[in-house]
Amino acid sequence: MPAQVIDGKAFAARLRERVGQEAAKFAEAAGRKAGLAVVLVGEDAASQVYVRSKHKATVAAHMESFEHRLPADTAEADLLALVAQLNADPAVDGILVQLPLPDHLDEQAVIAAISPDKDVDGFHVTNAGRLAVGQSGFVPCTPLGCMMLLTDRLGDLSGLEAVVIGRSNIVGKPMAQLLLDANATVTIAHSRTRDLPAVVRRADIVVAAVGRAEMVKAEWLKPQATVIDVGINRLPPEPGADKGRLVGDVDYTGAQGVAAAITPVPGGVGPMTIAVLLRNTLVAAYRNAGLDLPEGAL
Ligand SMILES: Nc1nc(=O)c2c([nH]1)NC[C@@H]1CN(c3ccc(C(=O)N[C@@H](CCC(=O)O)C(=O)O)cc3)C=[N+]21
Repeated sequence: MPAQVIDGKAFAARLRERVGQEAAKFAEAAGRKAGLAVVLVGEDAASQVYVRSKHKATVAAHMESFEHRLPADTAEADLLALVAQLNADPAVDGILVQLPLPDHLDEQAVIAAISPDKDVDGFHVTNAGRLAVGQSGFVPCTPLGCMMLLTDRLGDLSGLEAVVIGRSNIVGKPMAQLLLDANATVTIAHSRTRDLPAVVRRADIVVAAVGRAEMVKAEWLKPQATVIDVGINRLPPEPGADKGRLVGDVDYTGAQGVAAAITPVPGGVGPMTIAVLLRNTLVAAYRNAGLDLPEGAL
């Protein structure tokens, strides 16, 4: 039996639908829409595509979208001044500064300037710290989306062996913390891990977030593992084509013969990231307005 396909795109569409319904109720109760500000510095083509899809999804979910596009040579002081203005703006519940930033800008300094209560990306040290010690705060969208897919598929994760490949602050580390909070036994593997295939072979759950096209091979997987592929890599174009295919960090075709279930790329984790961003923004809006989000609504 080939692995089941974990349809992140469909799951994300249902989540966006629920968020949209709750956002409409929020607008009624608060007398204003929930607002998300997205800041894009420079002209990076991929970033432009993401920012456009965030904008469309935000508006479709009955929220206000504030887009700020700044030139690639923006001075750090000017970017920090914009962040301060958004922090102070009562119409703005969530702030997202699209990463990566141009090299002359200090990403850590910019993230540190965002109010933790508006940090819907969950990148601020305050939110990272809250996650680390088990306090409520904003959790990064991609790992939270992965957790939603995992618990939907597997239910209770207690005692399962989980291997996270990749140790970034944005995906690997928070993913490991969420799995730990769910009582999985968690290993974080990375570029210096010895015998990665043997480590991966223990895993009931594999989360691949390394950013290397099709690096995780079918032979590494334990039969009936659940595989979450966070990678989005573009292969070089075939002769005659202008764009290469998008692939994940896992050899998808091979893994389908071994795994119980796997997320595709595209259509897996990527759409979840945007849906969770809207969810986090709505949670921020309820908090910032001093209202209670109905229990179990999202
Ligand atoms: N501050 C910040 N927060 C982010 O969350 C953030 C960021 N910066 N910088 C860039 C990355 C990337 N990212 C994606 C979101 C959605 C898809 C997505 O929906 N992908 C679709 C389509 C892929 C395609 O066709 O290009 C899919 O996987 O099916 C992918 C990638 C958010 N990021």
